[in-house]
Amino acid sequence: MSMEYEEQLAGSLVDSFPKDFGYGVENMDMMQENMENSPSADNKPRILLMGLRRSGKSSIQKVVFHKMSPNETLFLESTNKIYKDDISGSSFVNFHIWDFPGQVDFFDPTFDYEMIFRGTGALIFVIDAQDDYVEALGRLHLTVSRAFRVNPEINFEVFIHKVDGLSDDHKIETQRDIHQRANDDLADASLEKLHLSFYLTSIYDHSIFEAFSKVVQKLIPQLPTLENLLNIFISNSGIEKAFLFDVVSKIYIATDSSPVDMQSYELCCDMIDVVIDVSCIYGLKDDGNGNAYDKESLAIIKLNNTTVLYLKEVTKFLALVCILREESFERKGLIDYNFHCFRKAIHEVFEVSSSTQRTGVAVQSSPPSSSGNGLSRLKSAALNGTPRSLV
Ligand SMILES: Nc1nc2c(ncn2[C@@H]2O[C@H](COP(=O)(O)OP(=O)(O)OP(=O)(O)O)[C@@H](O)[C@H]2O)c(=O)[nH]1
Repeated sequence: MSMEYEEQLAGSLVDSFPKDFGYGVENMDMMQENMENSPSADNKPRILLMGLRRSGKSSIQKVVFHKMSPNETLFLESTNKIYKDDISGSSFVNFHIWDFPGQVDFFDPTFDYEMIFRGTGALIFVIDAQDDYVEALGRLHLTVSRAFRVNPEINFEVFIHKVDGLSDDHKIETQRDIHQRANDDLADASLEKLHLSFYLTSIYDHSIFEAFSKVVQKLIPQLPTLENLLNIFISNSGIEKAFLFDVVSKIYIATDSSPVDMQSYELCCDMIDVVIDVSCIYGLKDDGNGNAYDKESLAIIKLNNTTVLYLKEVTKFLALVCILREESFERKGLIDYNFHCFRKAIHEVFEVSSSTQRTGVAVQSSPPSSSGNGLSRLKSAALNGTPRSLV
């Protein structure tokens, strides 16, 4: 990864990060005041990263959203403040991500946790799978049960983290054990309605990006519409798999409804890295101005197994990455025409969202029509798309 790319992509992040505020018993009033007056008091949902000390929360945030290499996280200092990370300036993922310090007594009576949970979309609880996790499970139960009582709409996500150190058998066994114990604790507290989702994650491979993708997708109201658009697009273009990527984070916002295999996802992530790196080295102006990713961004990579990877810009933050066979790529004209319709439809979906948000009109969503040619079907999908605000 070139330095230019990191600067380019991280430029606007750096300006907004860290918008942290002190935390600790002496800082609580100041923190609450900051939270109420801060932009997070707007409608953007929060994703909270919680868990015991050294479980890997800051590393996850830095690797996924700040392009930090996994090895560099070894030198991260323990977090002793809440880091509120607003990544919306440079990413489609328009959320605030709050990284909580592991050691704080979150349930200190002077601390208004209700206010925090009320505006929360997802709570990610990180458990270090290489450590004894009994204490973490107790903390998980306490955290999710309190949060659920305040806001039952929160998505509760458990990252069984650092699994790179475990054998495959050990991974499965750890996941089964944590799943069982966490749900037993909930059943004992009559909280069966509280649903926990579990993911095996590590910052040393793509599992953390894949898990974060799933967390973020649950918070995107337009997801069914995006999936429909992708299904129609690939079935009319002879494409095997398509991902709609947030370029900065490499989180996939949506994919068609065929199953995702990790290798395809990794291949597409690697393609994004290659494209942006090459673009930074050879695509910027002599004075270093310009963008590594813009309207012109497009790449075709032919692999030696008759597979073609095809990347095209969709919006300022999104790229479509497709996997297809060489013989299907012979009909590139058709693919490009369908892509043009797809792109237009995506823009319309989000235009409807933002105008709906401005006027406050609530429009019922409906699934796209299944008849008609590619263009009209895509258009109808877009116009019928879930016109709610993205975030
Ligand atoms: N093996 C392995 N180590 C990891 C992984 N993720 C994080 N770590 C390491 O775990 C240690 C702690 O990571 P942090 O991100 O600082 O943990 P934290 O939860 O933010 O800790 P506090 O700030 O004290 O709450 C660091 O040395 C990381 O390099 C992972 O996926 N695998």
